[in-house]
Formats: sequence, structure tokens, C-alpha cells
Amino acid sequence: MPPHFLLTTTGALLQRIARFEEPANAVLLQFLKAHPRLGVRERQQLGNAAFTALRFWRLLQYWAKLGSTPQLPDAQHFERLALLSHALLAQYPQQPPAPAAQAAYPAAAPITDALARAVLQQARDWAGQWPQEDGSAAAQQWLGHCIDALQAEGAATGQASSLPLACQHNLPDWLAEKLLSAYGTAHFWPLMHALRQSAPLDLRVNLLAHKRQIVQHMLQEQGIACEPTPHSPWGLRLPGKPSLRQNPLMHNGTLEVQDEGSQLLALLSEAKRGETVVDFCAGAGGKTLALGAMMRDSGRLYAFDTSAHRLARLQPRLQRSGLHNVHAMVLQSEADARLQRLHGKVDRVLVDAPCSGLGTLRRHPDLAWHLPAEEIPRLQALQLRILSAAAALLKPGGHLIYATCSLLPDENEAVCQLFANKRPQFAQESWPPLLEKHGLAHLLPNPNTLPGRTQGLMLLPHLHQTDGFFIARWRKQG
Ligand SMILES: C[S@@+](CC[C@H](N)C(=O)[O-])C[C@H]1O[C@@H](n2cnc3c(N)ncnc32)[C@H](O)[C@@H]1O
Repeated sequence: MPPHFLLTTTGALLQRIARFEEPANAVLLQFLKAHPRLGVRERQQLGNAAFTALRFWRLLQYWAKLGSTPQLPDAQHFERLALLSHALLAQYPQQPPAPAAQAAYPAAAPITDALARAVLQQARDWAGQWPQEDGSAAAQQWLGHCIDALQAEGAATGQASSLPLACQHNLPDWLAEKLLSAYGTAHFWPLMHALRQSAPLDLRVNLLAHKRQIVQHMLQEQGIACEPTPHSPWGLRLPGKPSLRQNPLMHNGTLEVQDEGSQLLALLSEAKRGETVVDFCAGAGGKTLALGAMMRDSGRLYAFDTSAHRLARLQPRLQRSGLHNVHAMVLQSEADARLQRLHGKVDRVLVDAPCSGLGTLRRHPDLAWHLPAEEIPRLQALQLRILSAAAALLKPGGHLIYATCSLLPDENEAVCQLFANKRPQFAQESWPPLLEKHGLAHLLPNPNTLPGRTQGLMLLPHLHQTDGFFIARWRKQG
């Protein structure tokens, strides 16, 4: 049972996160700094409970408010959320089903009434053990009311999951509607299951340093359990998510933290030795480093971004990586006049475009609440502008790779379509042969089951155990 002070502390943290002014990760870090007396285990429990609350935000709000008129004072409301999130944490499976495969996630709402009852009962049992002055009786009464409501609803509907839809998808309505129409129920619910779990810790082995197998042994010798990632030839997955901050393999550039989907995106851009390659939206350089290793530190690799702050974070990583072929440049905008020098000269351009980031909801469950629906058309226009500017750099026969970590067709297929309408000289490359070449043909889901996915490759947490990524490729005709 979490001690009562941990529940009040979790409540205080949730109250800050719920302003949705800053990313939850940043709020958590500030909060932990301000509470130096918390032990290692308590810090971990606090973080896990806060992120669980964010993953089940609407469900927990619904339960916390049930039977409470007038509205509860804030502190009490957030303490209720805290109690429920700790109970959910104890009851909801944190790991993906094994073997993690499409069929393993049911195409049904994640919270069955049986699971809901177990969570509420767990919370009630804990509240029953509190001293009276901590509000034991009131909490038990409220939770009893929630259990009765669940039972009544279940009896009325006769469904395995009788909770309101919003309590099942836990997303803003506009977003749930968009995803449901993009993926259909057959994929929407398995996706919702997968997005409710925390992402694994994936590392990319820098092949300029060592082979993956050797690094796997090195980690295992340090007592760190790891296994090769299912799809990327460079990846290691660490199920226990140990802290690697002090690990020499991170300090000497042998390992970089990188989701397997992001590794695949670099792999499928197929950068080669001696080429001129541009990473147009390089950010802190996650893909740049992988591209540089693929090019074996030869040719020229340009890392562009409009954010000096993000690009600055690439520098120490570059030094560790052993790469010397990278030229970083902060752009004024995608229309920066200095880009003209490269027009028609580049073999390959990767556009890892700024996007809603919804494919990373496992790691950043609060993203959905920071994102206004009106942001999507703005992003789409920016994505199209960047893609068009990037296309101008390519020589005939060159390859353009467009990627987002968004789950929304508006930022993916729609952008490809708009680009294709403007630039008929760019021929879309077909995925099956490309994937086959890399032994990755299994990444393509049956196109009949994923509606409208004709333009790109979609990596999805419930199908591939990666963050959500969209990737499209074109070849500039000569
Ligand atoms: C998805 S992030 C890139 C992540 C990066 N590739 C990595 O692997 O770490 C998108 C990046 O696009 C940058 N960006 C935004 N507007 C841009 C523009 N007009 N031109 C180039 N980059 C831009 C952002 O600063 C951000 O770093």
C-alpha cells in the first residue's frame, strides 16, 4: 500500500501537471528537485503514478467526480486522482502481451468492468487501512459509490465494458474521433491498449564502435538484461529500464537511447558511404548519428534545424560518436537563402518533420492535452513547406524521405498527397521491395486491415512495439 503521504504528494504533483502549461516530464523533474527527501523508490512510484494518471486521465476524472456535488476542493480532487492512479498502477498490465503481436491486443475497450472493479476495490481496501483523520470513511464511501455505479451500468448494458467511451480512450474527443476514423475499430482499440503502456527502453548500438552482439555481452556482463530489438539490426531493448546515466558505454558513444521506430526510419532512408545527405530537421541529432554511422563517417552529412538550442545538443553526441562528416547549421527558416548552394546537389534528404508527436503518447501521455485541434492544419502547412524546400536540394535520382511521429493522416498521407500534387517529378517509392531488401517485409500490415494507408509505411505501437512513425519515400526523376 502506498503510504498516505505519497498519495498527498502525488496529488500535489498532479495538480501542477494538470495546468498543462509545461510538459509533464519537466514538471516531474522540477517537483522531484523541490522534494529532495523522497527516497529512490518513492520517486519512482511518484513518477509512475503520475504518468498512469495521465494515461487514464478521463477515467480517473470521471471516478474522482462521481457522486460529488458540489465540486470537491482541488486538493481533495487531486488526492482522489492520486489514489486511483496508484491502484491502477497496481492492477493494469505494464508490459505488452507476449508474444507482442497484433492479435495479442484485443480489439475491445481496455478497461473491462472486471478490471475497473479490481482497481476501485484495491483503492477502497487501501483507504480502509488509513487512520480516520486521513479521511478513511469518506474515501471508502465515495469508492463504494463508484463500485455501485459500475455494477448498475454493467447490469444495464450487459457489456464487458460499460464505462463511457471517453473513459476508455482517455483522449480529447476530437482526437479520438480522428483516430477512430483513420484506423477503424479493428486497430483503434489495440492502439489504445498499446498507448496506455509505458514504452520500453531501446538503445542503438553505434556500429562504428562495436557489433551489436558484442555490446549485448558487455551489458550482460555488467548485470544489465537486454535483448536484440525485434526489427532494427542495431537495437538493444532493456526490459528493466535501468538507469544508464553513469554507464561508460553511453559516455564513450557506443550506445545512444533511440526508440526502435526511430532507428528503422534511419535505416530505411538507406544513407550510403560517400553520399551527400541532409538531415533537414535534425533537432538533437538522433537520426543524424544513425545516418552518419550508416555512411561510415564518409561523404557529407548536413544537420539542419531552425532551433539553435536543439542543434546545440547534437555537439556533445557527435564528439562521443566518432563522426567527423557532420556539418551542422542553424536555419533562419526552411527558406534560408544559404540552402541555395545545395540545390540539385544532394543524394538523400531526410525530413523528420515537426509534428504533433502523437506517436510518442506512450512516453508523453500529456501531449494529447497540450495539443489544440487547430494546431494540426498549422503543422500540415509547415510540413508541406519544409518538404518542398527539402525537395529542391535533391539531384536527379536522389531520394526524399518524409517522416513524422504522428498518428494522424492529416500530417502524414495528406501531406504526401499535397506534395505529390505540386511535384509530379517525384515518384513515390514502393515499400514492399524496400522492406524485403532489409528483411523487414513483415513490417507491412495487411493493407486491407489498415484503411487508407497507401502512401507510406506506418509503424505502430500495437503492431511493431515502436513509437508511432509514418515514413514515405520519393525518388526524383532524372
Ligand atoms: C521531430 S523533430 C526532429 C527530431 C530529430 N530528427 C531527432 O531525431 O532527434 C522536428 C524538428 O524540426 C525542427 N523544425 C521546426 N521547423 C523547422 C523548419 N522550418 N526547418 C527546419 N527544421 C525545423 C524543430 O526544431 C525540431 O527539432
